[in-house]
Amino acid sequence: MSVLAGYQREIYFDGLRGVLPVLPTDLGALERVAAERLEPRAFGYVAGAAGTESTARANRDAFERRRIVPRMLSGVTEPDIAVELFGEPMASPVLLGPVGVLTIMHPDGELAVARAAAGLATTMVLSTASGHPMEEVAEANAGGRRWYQLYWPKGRDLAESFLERALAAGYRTLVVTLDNHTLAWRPRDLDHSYLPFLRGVGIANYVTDPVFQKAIGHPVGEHYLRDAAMAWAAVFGDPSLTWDDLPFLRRHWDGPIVLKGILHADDARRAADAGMDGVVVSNHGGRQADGAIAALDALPAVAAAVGDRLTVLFDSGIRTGSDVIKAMALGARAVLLARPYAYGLGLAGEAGVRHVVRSLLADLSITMTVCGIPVLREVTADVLAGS
Ligand SMILES: Cc1cc2nc3c(=O)[nH]c(=O)nc-3n(C[C@H](O)[C@H](O)[C@H](O)COP(=O)(O)O)c2cc1C
Ligand SMILES: O=C(O)C(=O)c1ccccc1
Repeated sequence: MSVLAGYQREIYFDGLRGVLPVLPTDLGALERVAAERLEPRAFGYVAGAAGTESTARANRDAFERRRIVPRMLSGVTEPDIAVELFGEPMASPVLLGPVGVLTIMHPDGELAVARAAAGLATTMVLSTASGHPMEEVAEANAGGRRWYQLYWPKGRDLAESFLERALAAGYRTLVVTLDNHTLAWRPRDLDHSYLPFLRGVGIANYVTDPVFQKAIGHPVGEHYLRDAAMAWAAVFGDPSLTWDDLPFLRRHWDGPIVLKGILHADDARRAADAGMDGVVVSNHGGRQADGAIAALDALPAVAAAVGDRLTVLFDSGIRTGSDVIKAMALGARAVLLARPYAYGLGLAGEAGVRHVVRSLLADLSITMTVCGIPVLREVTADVLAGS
């Protein structure tokens, strides 16, 4: 690695020609720009969290509290950020996590994210609540690697249909989100009376689904969007699900299964006992249980409990390269990014998503070099102060 690396070099050399980066390179600052430029209700939906937003703040605070201790004369010239997940080599440990209703950020929504992800060799996790049908997103992601996130609906036949369609469209790993069967108390959206799906946004996978269409008794054209949105609200989540329901997933998914929203070591053990392949330690970015533990604070106990049996992934608060290092040092094998790329999309479409991912990966590699960390997948808590 020379003094300047990759995207960093590109940005400085563009600057010599008077060309500045499309968006801020500090992904925390991106939120401030998004607040100024995006439609206020749509911005509020993405930025917001549950209740007093104390868990969202705790997520960031947990990163702030951990400190890396850089090591000198480590001779790191080419930091290695590659990982392997479920037997598949991945160029980096950063996945684009599931974010629903991305069309409130940009009309191309998930299609733009899919194109950006394919071009950058990063993996996208497509939400069930996408604004474009999963088959079209898969086409936009041709040549890329993609995972599918299930919001497990009421009605086994609809869940089965989603899983069948996702497999047919080439999604390989299933992420089942457990922490949002019921939308939380989110004051920003309540005060705006703004829920995109009730206006028919983010329900593309439902309205294109034969099982869903049959349930509402007719195909869904524009004219019927209101009916469809109400039908969506009736089937979206199923709070009655328990650990006993998990075998259904295995019967209908031919690939790795990851449970998202795990915060307790006992829940992680139950996931392993149920034959799952991984967990995402996550509190949904503080959007569900306000007052919940910071996701990073939950990570060490989960990793200690199941790190040898399951692939432990992490999200909720990743904004910088050192955040990725900290999460991996505490036991994550890879991380998911959410709000920053949604802002990138809202502010500059596909180019904005590319900018966000390239910035984070450049920051990660450079931070490894300046901290003397040669191989990210081998990092341990030893790199953190107090360990
Ligand atoms: C606008 C928005 C929509 C989201 N939609 C989904 C979703 O459809 N499925 C899901 O599992 N998680 C969803 N999440 C949660 C994210 O995947 C992630 O867990 C969370 O945002 C934490 O990451 P962050 O701090 O990088 O934003 C959503 C988050 C946001 C901000
Ligand atoms: O807003 C969210 O956090 C979320 O997960 C969601 C739920 C339903 C539809 C779209 C997004």
